[in-house]
Amino acid sequence: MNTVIKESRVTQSSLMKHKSKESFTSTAGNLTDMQQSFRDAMSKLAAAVNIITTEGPAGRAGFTASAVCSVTDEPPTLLVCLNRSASVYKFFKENMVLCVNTLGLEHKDLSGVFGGKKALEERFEQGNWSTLSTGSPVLEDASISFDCKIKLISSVGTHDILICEVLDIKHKPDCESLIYFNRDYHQLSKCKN
Ligand SMILES: NC(=O)c1ccc[n+]([C@@H]2O[C@H](COP(=O)([O-])OP(=O)(O)OC[C@H]3O[C@@H](n4cnc5c(N)ncnc54)[C@H](O)[C@@H]3O)[C@@H](O)[C@H]2O)c1
Ligand SMILES: Cc1cc2c(cc1C)N(C[C@H](O)[C@H](O)[C@H](O)COP(=O)(O)O)c1[nH]c(=O)[nH]c(=O)c1N2
Repeated sequence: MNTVIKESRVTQSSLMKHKSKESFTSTAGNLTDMQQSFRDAMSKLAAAVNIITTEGPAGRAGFTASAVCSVTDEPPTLLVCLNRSASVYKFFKENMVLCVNTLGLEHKDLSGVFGGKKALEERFEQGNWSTLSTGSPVLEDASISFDCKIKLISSVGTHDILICEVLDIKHKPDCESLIYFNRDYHQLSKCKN
């Protein structure tokens, strides 16, 4: 099936139809009140923590993401939101494949490594990695790994929304998850000890 890439840019002007221009114009480097309020609110939206990886003509890269969710199961599709200013952006845009590695309790430090604490070229020195069908790095002991082809990219403000068809899935038979909530990591486990 041909890959359909439609770039749809939602510009600042269309975002501002409900608000005056000032509320979206950050002063040099500082957040507007609305942006800070948004971040404070979003910090209370608990989310799974994932390491998103890619490998291909542009090379190998990976970053930590919590803005990941299911879209549809016809066909199985998920989305990842990626800040275009991230050093990893060009790798995903060129490779057009990725793997979503959902982290378990033991991956808190790895999340920091891929969250920017380590330079791009040092990140894969930690963790054990394999591949499924796209060649994107699969974290061996991840709770779940979704191997995907990026089918559509939509740009909104500072981020691109990567709409990804899931081609392969690897499950780890456990029941624990690393959660990011209130600007910190938490553990979720329903395993009976
Ligand atoms: N979607 C994202 O891009 C995203 C999500 C989570 C964390 N982060 C990054 O991790 C850093 C630490 O986050 P934190 O939760 O400890 O505190 P924070 O106050 O920087 O962010 C609080 C929450 O706001 C949202 N957020 C923050 N920056 C964003 C952005 N540029 N675009 C969209 N949503 C954003 C996220 O949901 C985040 O959890 C953030 O500064 C950001 O760089 C980015
Ligand atoms: C818990 C958590 C959650 C997220 C992030 C961080 C952390 C710690 N980061 C930020 C992202 O991982 C980081 O900015 C990238 O690694 C880019 O940094 P470099 O530009 O490569 O240094 C992030 N970035 C992004 O574009 N989308 C996202 O959903 C998230 N989510």
